Amino acid sequence: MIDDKMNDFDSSMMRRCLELAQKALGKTAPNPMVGAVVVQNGQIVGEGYHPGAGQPHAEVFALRAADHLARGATIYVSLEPCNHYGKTPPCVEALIAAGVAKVVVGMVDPNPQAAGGIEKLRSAGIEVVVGVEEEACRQLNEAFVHRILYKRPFGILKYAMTLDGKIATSSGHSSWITDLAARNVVHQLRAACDAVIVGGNTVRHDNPHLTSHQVEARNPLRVVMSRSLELPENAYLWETEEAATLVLTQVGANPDLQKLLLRKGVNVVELDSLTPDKVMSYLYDLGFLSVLWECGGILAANAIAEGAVQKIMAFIAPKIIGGDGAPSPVGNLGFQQMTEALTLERINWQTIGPDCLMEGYLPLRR
Ligand SMILES: Nc1c(N[C@@H]2O[C@H](COP(=O)(O)O)[C@@H](O)[C@H]2O)[nH]c(=O)[nH]c1=O
Ligand SMILES: [Zn+2]
Repeated sequence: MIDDKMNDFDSSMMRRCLELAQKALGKTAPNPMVGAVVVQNGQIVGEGYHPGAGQPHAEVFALRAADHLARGATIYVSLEPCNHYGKTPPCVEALIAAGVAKVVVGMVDPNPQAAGGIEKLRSAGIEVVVGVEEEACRQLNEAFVHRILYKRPFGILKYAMTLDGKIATSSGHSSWITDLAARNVVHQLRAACDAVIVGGNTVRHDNPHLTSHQVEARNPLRVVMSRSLELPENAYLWETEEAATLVLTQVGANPDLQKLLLRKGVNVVELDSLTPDKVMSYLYDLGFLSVLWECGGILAANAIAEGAVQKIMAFIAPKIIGGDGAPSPVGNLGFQQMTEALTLERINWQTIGPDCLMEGYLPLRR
């Protein structure tokens, strides 16, 4: 009974850490989102979260807020305290110096450079409990974990399709498939991601903004992949200033358009070969955690085939448009047999207004 109460209390404190961590949603790359809470005699006496790379870690803010009340206290932190000199000094040293009696950790840090904090704390005589609300902690930082393990940003493929599996009519008309509520969810998703990628076709046909459309919300970097650089001179992506745009192309493509884009403040980078994996590698080097693929079916199929997509978010509208030539969200994967189908794992369904959102993860393949 007492144990159950303690577990409930620990869980609720860790949930509070996750709530705090999320205040920096979309702002921490390449770092994780982390929250910390200092508890003395069952009362919260200090809270903190990590606001972004280069700034102090969550534990440091929580200790500062708790001040002298940190001595003998328990600190809850959603990620193992770091044990390294990175952009900031090791949190384990700050915890030891503050005299905390106990540290409750949500999940072990997958980053080998920062790991070892738990052992260091224990050898300093501090009690450490590991794994409270671990699943929720891992979920919040799924992109960070993926980045560390695979040296690539976490890829999300998002699309909106009709009930009969089309992303546009056969004449190419696609505004709007889903209702406003679902589109708002997409805008929030953009604010949480570091980059949004489309191909040249999407720019030519849809002329999208790819912003979060929210006052004060941050915007992802808008990335266009185009081999030919046969792109319109006046697309919204280069005529609107609320978000930066990066055009990735191949060596030597359309020098005139390159010059024009550069004049408009668009960054143009020529890669040796313009493939989804090369693009993800480039975005990894920029320090990105999560990348949203909002492209058409051909690029989506290539991105899936190259392992650049980990998670699918499919918005499904209760509409039927028919049309043999109407495009579908994923192009040719070369599969012939039903047994070859990629079957999503850990799926979740929810309704958003009249539409449905199905989320799930592609089976791990690398
Ligand atoms: N606790 C915690 C982190 N813990 C660890 O520190 C690493 C970044 O170190 P640094 O370069 O010094 O900021 C990060 O990759 C993660 O492994 N990081 C964070 O950004 N925030 C935090 O609250
Ligand atoms: Zn730290």
